[in-house]
Amino acid sequence: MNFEIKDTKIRKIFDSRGNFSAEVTVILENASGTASAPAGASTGKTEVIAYPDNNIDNGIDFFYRHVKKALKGFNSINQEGLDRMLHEIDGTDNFSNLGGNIATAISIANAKAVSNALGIPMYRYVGGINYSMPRPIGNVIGGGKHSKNGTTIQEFLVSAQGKTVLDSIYYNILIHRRIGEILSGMFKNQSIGLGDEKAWTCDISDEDAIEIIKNASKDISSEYKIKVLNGVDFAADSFYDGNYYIYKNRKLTRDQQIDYAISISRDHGFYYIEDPLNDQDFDGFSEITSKVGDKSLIVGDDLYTTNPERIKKGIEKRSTNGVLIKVNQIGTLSDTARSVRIATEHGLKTVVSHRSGETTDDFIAHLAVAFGSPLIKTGTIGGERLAKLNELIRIEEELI
Ligand SMILES: C=C(OP(=O)(O)O)C(=O)O
Ligand SMILES: [Mg+2]
Repeated sequence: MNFEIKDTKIRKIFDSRGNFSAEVTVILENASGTASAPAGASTGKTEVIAYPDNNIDNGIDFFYRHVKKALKGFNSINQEGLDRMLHEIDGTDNFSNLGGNIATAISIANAKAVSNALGIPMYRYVGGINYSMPRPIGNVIGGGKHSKNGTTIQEFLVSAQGKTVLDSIYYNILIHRRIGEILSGMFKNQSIGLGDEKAWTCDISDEDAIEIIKNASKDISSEYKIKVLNGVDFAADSFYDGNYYIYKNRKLTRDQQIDYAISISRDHGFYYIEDPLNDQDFDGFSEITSKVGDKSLIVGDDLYTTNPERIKKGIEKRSTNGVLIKVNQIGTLSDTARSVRIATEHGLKTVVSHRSGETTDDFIAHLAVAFGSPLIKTGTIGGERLAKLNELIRIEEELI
């Protein structure tokens, strides 16, 4: 079988916010792979650059001038070599010439092309024999940078622990629906909206949201006799002004914010707590993890930006017991796999995640299975979210 790259194509498509996204097709002799990159809104400061000067055309221009020719004839089986070459051609440490989103699309399209050539699903090609089915965790009430006038905390999340992925997705959807009913009751004769990730968003406080999500989860949990985990993604860096955490209705000092995160676990029983502090406060994260890490998953997203060096620092400091994984924060599949390996070897749980701006590409479903992540964070409804969730259902069918 010939695994030489014959040609590559790049095009602009649109993401769920109607913004341009880069899509790449890698063509081999008998197969091809196509992938596109998502886009964040509450991006971490240490992520790679999505597009040079924030302009997708500049990245595409760089691709035509420097990358396309180098990829021709490259052995696509050598994923690490290909990803290394992308770094070398880009020549910066944050993909600011090519753009991390274009690097992501090339890297994933290549892995898909090889999987297709081998006739195996991508999760098997990437994960070998160590794959497992994650449970979905989805945003049901949102705010922060994903909507206007929503909660200060960016995401209120649920993860129904059904027997199957299909059941779990369905119960998450039912909780989303139940919350819609509760909010409609609160805002009579007014429309309530959906944020970027299709979570409900309206003018309520974070405390209201906590009560609503607890009640809706309890309703579905007792009706269907299933366990439901609750969670939050504070995305705290996005409302930290350098001294205080600025909420809609109050401002908290660092110590108060730490106590608040702890109380979300202890008093409200939330299992999942992402980015409770700003992205420099590794020690503050450690304090939270040491107090409630035995019963809650404390996850670093903006803290780590899927960066192996930052994850190593978090491991040394015992900052978290979980790591969010987003390929376009670091720019290639190999770098992402390295982060997952480091985290997993040190007992940290990985959570593969969508971005707030998504395409209908479903590759994160395959990665969550390949990496053995216990959770995949990819919303509850909305076509671009369901693209991943529905792919998980198909994968589950193969694995049963
Ligand atoms: C998905 C998230 O948001 P964004 O894609 O905007 O970074 C997140 O913060 O976890
Ligand atoms: Mg986050």
